[in-house]
This record gives sequence, C-alpha cells and structure tokens, in this order.
Amino acid sequence: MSEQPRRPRKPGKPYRRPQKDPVRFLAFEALRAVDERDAYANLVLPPLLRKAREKEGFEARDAALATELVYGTLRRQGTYDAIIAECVDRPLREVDPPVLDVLSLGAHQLLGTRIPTHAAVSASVELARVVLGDGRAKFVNAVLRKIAQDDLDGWIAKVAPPYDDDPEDHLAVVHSHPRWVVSALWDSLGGGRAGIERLLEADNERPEVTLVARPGRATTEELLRQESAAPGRWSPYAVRLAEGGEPGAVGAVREGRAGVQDEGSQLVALALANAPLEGRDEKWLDGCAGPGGKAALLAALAAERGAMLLASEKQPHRAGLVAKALAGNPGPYQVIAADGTKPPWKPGSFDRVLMDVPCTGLGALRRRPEARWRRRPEDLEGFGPLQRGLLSTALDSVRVGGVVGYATCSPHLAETRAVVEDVLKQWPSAELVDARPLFPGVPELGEGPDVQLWPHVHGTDAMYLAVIRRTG
Ligand SMILES: C[S@@+](CC[C@H](N)C(=O)[O-])C[C@H]1O[C@@H](n2cnc3c(N)ncnc32)[C@H](O)[C@@H]1O
Repeated sequence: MSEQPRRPRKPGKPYRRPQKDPVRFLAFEALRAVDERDAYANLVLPPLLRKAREKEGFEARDAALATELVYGTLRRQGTYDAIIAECVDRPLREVDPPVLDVLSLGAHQLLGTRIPTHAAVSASVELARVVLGDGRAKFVNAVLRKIAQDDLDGWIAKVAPPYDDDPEDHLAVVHSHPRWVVSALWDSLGGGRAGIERLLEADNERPEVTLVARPGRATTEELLRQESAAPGRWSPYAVRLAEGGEPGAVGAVREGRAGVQDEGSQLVALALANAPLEGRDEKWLDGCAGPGGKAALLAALAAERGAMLLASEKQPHRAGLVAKALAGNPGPYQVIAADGTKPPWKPGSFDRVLMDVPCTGLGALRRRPEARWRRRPEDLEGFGPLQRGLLSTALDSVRVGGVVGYATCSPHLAETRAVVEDVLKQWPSAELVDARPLFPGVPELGEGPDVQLWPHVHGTDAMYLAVIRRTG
C-alpha cells in the first residue's frame, strides 16, 4: 500500500517583527505625554522633534507630518471619540488610554488627512504592535477597519445629534469642542449658527506664525526679507510667516529685536499705548507680564516716547522670561517678581497700566490643541476673584487721568465684561473709554466700548480689551 502523501502543512505566517515608524512613534509619544503628564503639545513636541532630527535623521516633511498628527488628533479628539465609541463594544473610559491614543491617531489619519486608507490602517496596526503588543494590535486593526468604512461627513451624520434637537451638542461633536465651551463662545459671540460655526472651524485651523518687529529695534522691512513672509493684517509691526516658516531662523528673533506674537496681542498692547491721556506720560506698568510678549512691545513703544516700563509678574521663573524678552530694550525698564494683588508700588504711580490677567485661554484654542479638553467650567470660579483683584490693583495703581487696559485671551463673558462691570461698580471714579478707535482699520469691532477680537473675523486669537480711565 502506497503511503498517502501527507497533506502539505498550511504554512503559518512567519513571525515578523513590528517595524517602528519613527513619525507615528513620535506622535504617539507626544500624545502619551499630553495625556499622562498633562504636558502641553507645543512644549513637548519641539524637543522630541529635535531629538528625532539628530538621532533618526528626521527631515522637514517628517516633522511636519508628526506635528500635524499630534495637533490634528488633539484638536479633533471630541469628534474622533464619538466615532471610536460607535466602533468599540465597551464604554470609552474602559479602553486603556494608550490604546485610545493609537486609535485616535489612526482615526485622524483615516478621516482627517489624505493618507490612503490602507496606509493609515497598516501604519496604525504596526504602531500598535510596537507600543501595545500583538494582541491589542488585532483590536486596533478591527476598530480601524470599521472606521475606514465611512468618511468624516458620513460618520458625523451618524454620531452627532441633529442640530434641531440640540444645537450645542451637535456643534460640540461636529467641531470637536466641549459642549460648555461651545455654549460660552456662543454667548459671547451672539448671532446665529453661521457665526459660531465659523468660529469653531477657525479654532480647528492651524494658526499662522506671526512676528512682531519691536519698534526701534527691528523693522517689518527687515522681517519681510524672509522667504514667504507677508505683512500683518492690522498691526504695523506684524509680519506673517507662511506655513513651515521657522521663527528661530530669523536673525532679529534670535537677537530679541523681534519676537513671535499673535497680532491680537500686538493690537492690545498698541491700543493701551495709544489710549488718549492728558498730561504726564512717563511711567507704564505691565502688571501680569510673564512671559513678556506684550511687555517687550510696550517697553519698545515706551522707549520711543521717553517713558519707562515696570514689568511685574508673580512667578519668579516667568519674571525671568520677561527679563529675557526685554533685554536690549533701548529705553528704561525694570522687571520685578511681585503679586499684583499685593503690589509693592505706591497707588497712583503710573500713567498707563496693562493687566493682561490669567484666564482660561479659551481665545487661544488654535494654539493649544489640548487646552479645550483640560479646562473645566469650575476654572472660572478660581480665576474670577483673581481677575477682579488684579483689575482693582490696576485702577489703584494708575494716576487720576491715567488709563488702564484690562485684557484676557478668553472671550468668556465671565472673564471679560462681568469682571469689568463688577469692578467698576466699586470704582465710581473710573469710566470705560471707547476702545474701538484704538484699533484703527480693524473691522467688525462690535458696539463697544470694549473690544473683542475673533479668530474667524480678524485671524487673531480671541483677545479682549477694555480701556478704563481713572477720573478721580
Ligand atoms: C495671560 S498671562 C500674561 C501674558 C503676557 N502679558 C504676555 O503678553 O506675554 C498672565 C500672567 O499673569 C501671571 N499672574 C498670575 N497671578 C498673578 C498675580 N497675582 N500677580 C501678577 N501676575 C500674576 C501669570 O503667571 C501669567 O504669567
């Protein structure tokens, strides 16, 4: 009897070591740091990218992709969470955070970039094999294949509640903002659906890098010699860098004669500097100066007028940053570390005072992709008394006839108008000045007397400024 040939054994797939893709791996590391250590993406990324450039030969396009993956994933986290929740069989809070990070990174590649589907899935599964192990990589594969069955619009139609049922919840999912933030922004912006949608969309865009040519120290002409630099929209000192523009490559920035500063911040400092004043104009105060962006512009403007700036900041290490930002200023200035609610200076000492108070930062969500998820409505309760205290100090510190600028990088009404109204009730000898003429050429400034800038209208952070004159 001839031996039956044995059925050939089905060859098992040979084990293949997972391949580490340095771009995805770096993006994952950054997301873990943001998640685990409450790190800020804009602080975590640069050193990781530097290391990757030196050790892994990262090129500019690798760095651009890694940055896009981290920022995009963080910005769109609310939308992606809603989609991932549809594709897993348990509540999201029961999915391990590192697994969720890999899934979110994969979802962003599938739904928020032009990376082809097969590449997005295979790169994410490979990343999962490296950082989570083969077992959990299978789970990642299964979830991402479900996500890949539709595009972003299709998913949003499935997971967002209809606008007519719950407008704020709908916008929260579609534009990836916490519901309370949608609500607060809408209260401040007013108007109908179109405006708030444009604002939320603008929050999800990558902001341009804007430079400031510090007057008397650098000129916009000098900065405009940079490749693909364009003049600012509103500030005479602003120059915008096209995407990929590296401020560190600009000599004037390295030398501190120019800096990186959103145009909204420049406009606020300029408005305070140009607010009409009768009589003496010699002593200026920036009472919340760290890290020193506005102080550097104010100090340069003060120097042009023969005035001096006192830049005060509570946190000593931030006061150090202010000192660095002001170094080389052509006119007199002083930097001190002091609590603005217990000022060491005498009342009525200053002609102009800026109080750019600590706030929720809801006006700068474009720059801090993780901030919207970290902030809580309760934070407002913490900031409220401090903001009122600092504005009171500002009014106490300015001489009769002098001007105070109360600024926030949040448009939340509890941090803007409510603070100003409350404090002015205690200060009958102070009056609001119409701030709008102090923003020459800037359109759509509302009904005044205060000014609220908006990313979708002005292309700036949502800076707020109220200008107040001490009358007695
Ligand atoms: C919005 S930031 C100011 C930004 C700054 N004006 C700029 O343009 O670079 C608010 C600053 O106020 C500081 N701060 C917080 N509490 C303070 C206090 N009680 N007195 C003075 N400064 C304080 C914070 O440390 C922070 O640096």
